[in-house]
Amino acid sequence: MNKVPFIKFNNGLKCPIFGLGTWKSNPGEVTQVVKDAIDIGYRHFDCAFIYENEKEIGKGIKEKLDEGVVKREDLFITSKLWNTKHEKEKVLPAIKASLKDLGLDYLDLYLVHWPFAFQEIPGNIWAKDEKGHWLTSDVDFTETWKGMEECVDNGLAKSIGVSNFNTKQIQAVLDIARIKPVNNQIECYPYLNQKKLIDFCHAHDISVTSYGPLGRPFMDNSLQLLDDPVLMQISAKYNKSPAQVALRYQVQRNVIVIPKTITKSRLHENFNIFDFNISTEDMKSIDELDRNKRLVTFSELSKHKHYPFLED
Ligand SMILES: NC(=O)C1=CN([C@@H]2O[C@H](COP(=O)(O)OP(=O)(O)OC[C@H]3O[C@@H](n4cnc5c(N)ncnc54)[C@H](OP(=O)(O)O)[C@@H]3O)[C@@H](O)[C@H]2O)C=CC1
Ligand SMILES: O=C1CO[C@H](CO)[C@@H](O)[C@@H]1O
Repeated sequence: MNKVPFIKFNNGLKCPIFGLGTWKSNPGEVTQVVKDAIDIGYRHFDCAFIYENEKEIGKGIKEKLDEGVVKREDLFITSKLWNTKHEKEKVLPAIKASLKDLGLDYLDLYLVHWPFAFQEIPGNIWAKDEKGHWLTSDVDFTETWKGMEECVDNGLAKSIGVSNFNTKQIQAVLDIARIKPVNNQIECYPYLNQKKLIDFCHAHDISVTSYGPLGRPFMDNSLQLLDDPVLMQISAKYNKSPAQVALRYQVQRNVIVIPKTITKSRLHENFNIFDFNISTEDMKSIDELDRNKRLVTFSELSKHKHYPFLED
């Protein structure tokens, strides 16, 4: 079995550099996917309240724990605080709800999913009005961070971090933090390589996780990373697939990577990236594919005071 290296967080916790994404993993399929993934050697699972499948993921984890295939301490489980729960007093109940669904006593990592907040309306977790407009709120993420720290104080999360935060927003958290964020999870793939933001995070001892590392091929988009001629040429050279090269690229930049798949052959394919090295020259060619092509934009929120994507 391939060995997945770890990234050491600023609090000493070790995080496998490779994990499984679960956004859009159908609740009816994801239990089996999680079990297959654990059998293959996956130990890191990226989850979120808003993915609406944490119960089914928890079921897969529980079956493998009960079978004795893995112990809880072998696993690294992330979840994320949804935007409707940014008020400080809502954070502990929110993590408890995710833990209950996942069937766990603690998370390894709990992230603030987005810097902007939504209004909490019962039965409307996506917080949209009847015209499809987001119902936003002005809660400041520094208030949210105080609630995140309580998750660590109470032993519910071993570490806490952020997601989709820009450099200024991370700095604002660092300025008030009693417990430093360990991680920023951001969209990152060769067409949006995020060099500046990654350099900033690494300089502050904050690890980075790449989401959408394959360029989200399910999105109807004219630029399909996995068909990129440069990536295809490089992958042929190493006898690997373009997906494997895109994933290996992140690992070699010390970026944690969490590709999503529900397809068993792809679970294997994506996992098999620890037996080759991309040369410095080829890493440079992949760097040069950058074209600032952001796929997750939330552009309707661009006027919100905490919208993160108007600067690095
Ligand atoms: N913090 C945040 O705001 C966000 C976090 N995330 C996290 O990051 C994870 C990964 O990002 P995601 O948006 O899912 O995008 P990815 O770039 O991981 O793409 C996933 C898609 O790629 C397909 N795929 C997987 N492996 C291969 C392969 N080897 N060859 C070809 N196609 C492949 C999957 O299909 P199939 O499943 O059918 O095999 C799926 O359609 C998410 O699942 C989620 O956990 C994602 C977005 C935002
Ligand atoms: O994690 C997520 C998955 O992707 C979605 C967008 O397509 C985001 O809303 C969300 O943050």
